[in-house]
Amino acid sequence: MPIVVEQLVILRDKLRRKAQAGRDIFHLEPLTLSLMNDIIGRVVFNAELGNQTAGSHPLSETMIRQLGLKFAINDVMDNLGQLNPFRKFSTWNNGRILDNHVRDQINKRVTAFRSAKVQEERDAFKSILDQALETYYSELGRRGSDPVDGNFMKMLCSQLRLFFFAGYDSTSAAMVACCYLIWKHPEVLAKLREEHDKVFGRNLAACADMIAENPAVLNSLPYTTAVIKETMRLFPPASGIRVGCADLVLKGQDGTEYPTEGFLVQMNHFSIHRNPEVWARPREFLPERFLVVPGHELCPAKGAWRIFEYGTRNCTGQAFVMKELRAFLALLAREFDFQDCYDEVFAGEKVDLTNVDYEKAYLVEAGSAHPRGMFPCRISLSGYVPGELGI
Ligand code: HEM
Repeated sequence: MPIVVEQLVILRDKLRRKAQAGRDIFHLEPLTLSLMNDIIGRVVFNAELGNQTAGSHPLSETMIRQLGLKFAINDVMDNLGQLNPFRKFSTWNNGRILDNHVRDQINKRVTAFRSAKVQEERDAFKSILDQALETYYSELGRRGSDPVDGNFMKMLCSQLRLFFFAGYDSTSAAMVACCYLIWKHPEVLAKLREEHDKVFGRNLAACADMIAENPAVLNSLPYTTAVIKETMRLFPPASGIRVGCADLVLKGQDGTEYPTEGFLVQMNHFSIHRNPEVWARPREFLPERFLVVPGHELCPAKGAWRIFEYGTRNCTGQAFVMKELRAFLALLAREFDFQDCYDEVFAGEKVDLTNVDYEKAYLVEAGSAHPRGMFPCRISLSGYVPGELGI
């Protein structure tokens, strides 16, 4: 968590400068993407990518470009584009460049792993890559001076690519959705701030250190957790998919059987999370539904909230994500006010919103599902704690 807090403080300071500078519209999403790239760069590679401070890192840039290319090439609305050999080549070529960046990171950590200096680092913090190397080099008969085997390198490279992508994009989308929904619901914002006062005290400046020194404090935020869950219920950044097979026959509530052999089965979180058969008042933003006791009309049906999916392939990062999002809200919710500017930015736009529950920040596919338009907004200092932070 200290790494997360360190990066969140950089974001908070940037937002503070924006809030103090005036009321210009800006897009929040590029800032949360940079934040999450920097956090996940440390968590996955133990690398300081510096997107927030020094500008876009080539690894982050190539990853983001790869997502764009992949989604363009898979765009079902663009059949002709899919036949374009140049696109296929660009995707392959960019994928190759991405692999090279990942390999560079691996090689750096292999070198560090072998040096005496890293022994101290190892005790302090182990990235996912560091742990993989430690396991690899601890295998019987392998010496620290051995080069990394080609097959292992290939496998490690693709696993780390997955971790890097999974670790930044969806969390960034969830952060943006939180800012959109919470500030649209003043009653929710008020309760959230009240909980933060209770847990962290009224000294905003102390909050970051409190979390970095004692991350367990984030477990004392039930209302904040409910707000995050409710946000992701309505704005799910991901979903799940499985290959069907002969012995997997799904059964509907009315008893109808659905064989899956020869099909891919998608757990579509957007539809499941808004299904009136399993959620009371499904279109309303009601964090309380995650706090009521079983039997209450708002209590979610078992298995209805599937944001990280269930079973052996569920999300590896879920506990981490929930901590990151709690820390994000704890650091920002009391200091700032966000105001979404969709109506100004998309003024005069003729779009049929009936298929997206009339939601102007509807989700679009861009790696994970993101609120559209990169969240155009204004920010101001809330003045919630008078006398704090020069307010
Ligand atoms: C809001 C943020 C996130 C959401 C909504 C999310 C959601 C999901 C979902 C739905 C899956 C598919 C699970 C399945 O098919 O059963 C998944 C898989 C995965 N997630 Fe996340 N995730 C998030 C953040 C993260 C983070 C931060 C990490 C890593 C640090 C991560 C690592 C992974 C990995 C490695 C898998 C593949 C697991 C496997 O195939 O065994 N995720 N995630």
